[in-house]
Amino acid sequence: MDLSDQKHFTVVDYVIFAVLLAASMAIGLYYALSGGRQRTTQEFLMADRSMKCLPVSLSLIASFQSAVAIIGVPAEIYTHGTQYWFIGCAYFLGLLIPAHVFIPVLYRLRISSAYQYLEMRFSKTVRICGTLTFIFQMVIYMGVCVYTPAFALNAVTGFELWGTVLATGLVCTLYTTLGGLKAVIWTDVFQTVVMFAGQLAVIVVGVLRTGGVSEVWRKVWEGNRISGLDLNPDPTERHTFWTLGVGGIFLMLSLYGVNQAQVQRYLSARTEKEAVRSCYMVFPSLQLALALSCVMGLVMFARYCGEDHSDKLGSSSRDAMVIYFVMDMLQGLPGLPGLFVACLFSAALSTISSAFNSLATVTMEDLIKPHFPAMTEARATLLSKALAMSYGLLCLAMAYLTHLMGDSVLQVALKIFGMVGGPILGLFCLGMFFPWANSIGAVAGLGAGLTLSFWIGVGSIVTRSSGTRSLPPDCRVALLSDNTTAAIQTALSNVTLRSESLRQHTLSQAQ
Ligand SMILES: CC(C)(CO)[C@@H](O)C(=O)NCCC(=O)O
Ligand code: NA
Repeated sequence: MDLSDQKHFTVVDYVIFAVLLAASMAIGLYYALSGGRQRTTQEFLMADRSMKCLPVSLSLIASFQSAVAIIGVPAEIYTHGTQYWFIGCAYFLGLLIPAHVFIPVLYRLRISSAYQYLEMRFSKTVRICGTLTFIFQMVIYMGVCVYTPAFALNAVTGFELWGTVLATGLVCTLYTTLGGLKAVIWTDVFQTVVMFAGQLAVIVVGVLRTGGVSEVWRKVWEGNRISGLDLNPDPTERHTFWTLGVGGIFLMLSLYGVNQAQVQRYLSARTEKEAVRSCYMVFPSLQLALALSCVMGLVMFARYCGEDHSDKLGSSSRDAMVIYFVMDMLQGLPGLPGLFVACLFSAALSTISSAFNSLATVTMEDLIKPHFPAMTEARATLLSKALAMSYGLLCLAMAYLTHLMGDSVLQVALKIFGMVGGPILGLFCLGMFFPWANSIGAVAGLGAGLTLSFWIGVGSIVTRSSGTRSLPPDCRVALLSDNTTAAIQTALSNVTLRSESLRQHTLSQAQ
């Protein structure tokens, strides 16, 4: 099997992908032309504070569930077993604490940006430091989010890389700029449904093609992929119950407690009760999202039994292998490959739209408005739209930067969350739980936190010591036809040819 046999899309697939983009655009247009027609910042940035809990909760999941999770989690499970699934334990406290600590504080202040809290509690300086840190975090993250699905698809199917990046970036910029937060939230709802549908399709077809549930179970069991509770207290150990179930709580708090993208959604709810309820409703959907991506990794394992060509190719190739698996499964079923592509891009669009809108909000509320108190509402709204659009265009530049890196996408995203989100969470906690803390202490703490986390994070990137030890599979060759192996090899060697950074990584590993 060579590249001429590579996975192709039928017309139906392209139509489904186009429908996703068109429907998202249509929702943007609808909210540009209905309601208050996006003439106030209250509507454009806060959705008139009129949202109900169901759309808010689906939108909350969508914000930080991107193609990174759709591709990265199965790749993680495939390579390292189900230990990562224990992060689901962190969802209990990771959502209860935001619902009963952070939401009440932030909602009752009637603010628009979470960083306004920091000025009320500490000072202007602390607020600006918080805002700038957030901008830094989201700008890097959105680059990863828009690049990931385009790269993985391109590697396996030859889907035009930069054309896809441009199309998603521009469509998202347009509907975000036109329809404001209402459009962002309602596209999130639609895109979350598409996301679940796509993952479910892969799993159902994958299980059927691999010989049924019991056969999948037998293979992952024999292949040593079901991980028990790992209680090793060593923090440098790759994924244990402590790092996932306990460390994950802090990850969840930084995302669901104090991240502006989420805080803005809580604030857009029409009552505090709806905001709390939406946070509760995130729990089952987030568990479902986690389960779907973990099961997908297991089905993939049952199919290929840990065949691992990525040692030669660098870690990202496992991400590409997930796409390869999906295309392998769904081939010959018209529309399903397209549904999965739509699933990937739904996940990406719903994340970058949240990023554009929240970045426009903090830039407007924290950096611009305080200096121009007399600015008219019309002007402020126009400026907010210009900001949303500018961040959309910046996202494309960041995608190019991501292109130059070469780590597993899940690790990159989690590192950004930890390195930048952690110190911001610390800042808010200092304000809320330590009444004697002052502004100087807050800035010093944020600075020290960022320095320490960058030392650790950048250090681990530079030395590449993120412990990429993979589990030895037991059922290696027996289940693979030579054809499949050859096809994977072709697909994966294709990946190296296309990616400069991967090739460099390969060289550095070989030395
Ligand atoms: C945010 C969590 C940890 C919640 O499970 C998960 O969705 C995740 O690992 N996301 C990775 C980042 C992303 O999907 O963009
Ligand atoms: Na998303």
